[in-house]
Order: sequence, then C-alpha cells, then structure tokens
Amino acid sequence: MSGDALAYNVIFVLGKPGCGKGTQSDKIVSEFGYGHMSAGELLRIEVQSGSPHGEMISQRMRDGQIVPVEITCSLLEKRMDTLHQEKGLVNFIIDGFPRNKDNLDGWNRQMSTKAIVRCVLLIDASDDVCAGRCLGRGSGRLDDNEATLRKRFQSFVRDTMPILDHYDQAGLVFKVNGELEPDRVFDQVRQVFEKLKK
Ligand SMILES: Nc1ncnc2c1ncn2[C@@H]1O[C@H](COP(=O)(O)OP(=O)(O)OP(=O)(O)O)[C@@H](O)[C@H]1O
Ligand SMILES: O=c1ccn([C@@H]2O[C@H](COP(=O)(O)O)[C@@H](O)[C@H]2O)c(=O)[nH]1
Repeated sequence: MSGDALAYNVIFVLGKPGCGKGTQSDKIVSEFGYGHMSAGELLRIEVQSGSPHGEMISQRMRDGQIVPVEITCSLLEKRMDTLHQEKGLVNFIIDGFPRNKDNLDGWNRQMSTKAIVRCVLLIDASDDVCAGRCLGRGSGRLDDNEATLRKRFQSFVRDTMPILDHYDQAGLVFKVNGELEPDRVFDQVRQVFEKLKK
C-alpha cells in the first residue's frame, strides 16, 4: 500500500482458545471475501521458518504466553500488504489479536494511519466446551494440552478481556454464541457483517 490514507478495514475476531475463531473466519472468507489472518498461525509459521526469534516465540507459545507485539504486528502488516498487493484486498479479519495491552498499544502505534478497526467479533463459549474442542481437534499443537490450555484460558480473562472492554466502550464489540453448531454460529456472524455493510 502506498500513501498514508486509512485504507484497510479490519475486523478482530476474539474468543477463548477453541471457541471457533478459525472455523468462523473461513466462513467469512467464503461468504464475504475478506482476507483472513490468524496471528497464532503466523507466529507458528515464523517459528518454522527458522526466524532468529523462533525459539523465544515457540517457548512463549508452549507456555501460553503472549509474544511481543513488534513481532506479531509486523507479521500481520506484512501479510495484509501482501494480500493487498496480490489480490487487491482492503478488508481483513484478524483472528486471535490483539491479546493484551501491549498488543493494543503496538497496533495503535504501528497501524493507526493504515487500518481502521470496524468491529470486534467475540465468539463466546465456556471453558469446558473450548477445552474439549482443543483437546479433540488432533492439531498436534504443543499448546493443545491441559496444562497449557489452563494458562491460555487464564490469559484470555486476565489479558484479553480488558481489550474487549476497551473496544466495547467504543461500541465496537459484537458477541455471538459459539456453542451452537458452526452454521448456526455463522447465522449470527452473518448478521454482524450485514450490519457493517450498511
Ligand atoms: N461451533 C462449533 N461446534 C463444534 N465444534 C466446533 C465449532 N467451531 C469449531 N469447532 C471445532 O473446534 C475446534 C477448534 O476450532 P477452531 O480451530 O476454529 O478454534 P479457534 O478459536 O480458532 O482455536 P485457537 O484459538 O486455539 O486457534 C476445531 O476442531 C473445530 O472444527
Ligand atoms: O497475537 C497473538 C496471537 C497468538 N499468540 C500466541 O500464540 C498462541 C496460540 O494462539 P491461537 O490464537 O490459539 O492460535 C497463544 O497462546 C500465544 O502464545 C500471541 O502471542 N499473540
């Protein structure tokens, strides 16, 4: 992207591990043509790439801790720029970010002249439902185990809930029931996206 106009529209998708962020993001891509990036997935790719930060990122993820925003935000920005250059996309959903105040502050520093947050989609589900899904999904992920999941749920409450409160005060949070079957969750998501078009 050239110039410094507010050109990207961003929707953050947040919720506990396993609430269905990736599942609903895929459906949003199919129906609404948004570009999708998962912050966690970009970090996993960064680890695999042999990045100098790889060991630190991997350690934090294994421990359910959040990676410094300079790394995550740069990966997100690079991916948005690539999707913009290659496909002309300007509408993006970012799943699993911002996770804490460091993430929010870093995003505002780095992206406020380049992207505008249109809404935050919160997929709501209980710890038990989410844990069952993570343990049952056979991802092979080092953080899909009971001990790390406990820390990831704690981090959601301690670190991410304040970010949701922040956006809620700006009237930007839309909550959907993530415990229904995926297509019924998407019925609610669709209503949010239809509203945004108006
Ligand atoms: N509404 C749903 N009902 C039942 N199973 C679901 C639902 N949504 C997602 N799943 C399943 O639950 C698992 C976790 O879903 P998904 O990967 O989309 O969650 P996530 O929020 O992106 O997780 P993470 O943040 O850990 O990456 C997957 O196996 C997925 O198929
Ligand atoms: O913005 C982010 C997103 C993720 N992480 C780390 O990755 C894992 C897994 O995230 P998922 O969204 O479940 O794929 C998360 O527990 C964090 O350790 C991050 O640091 N910052």
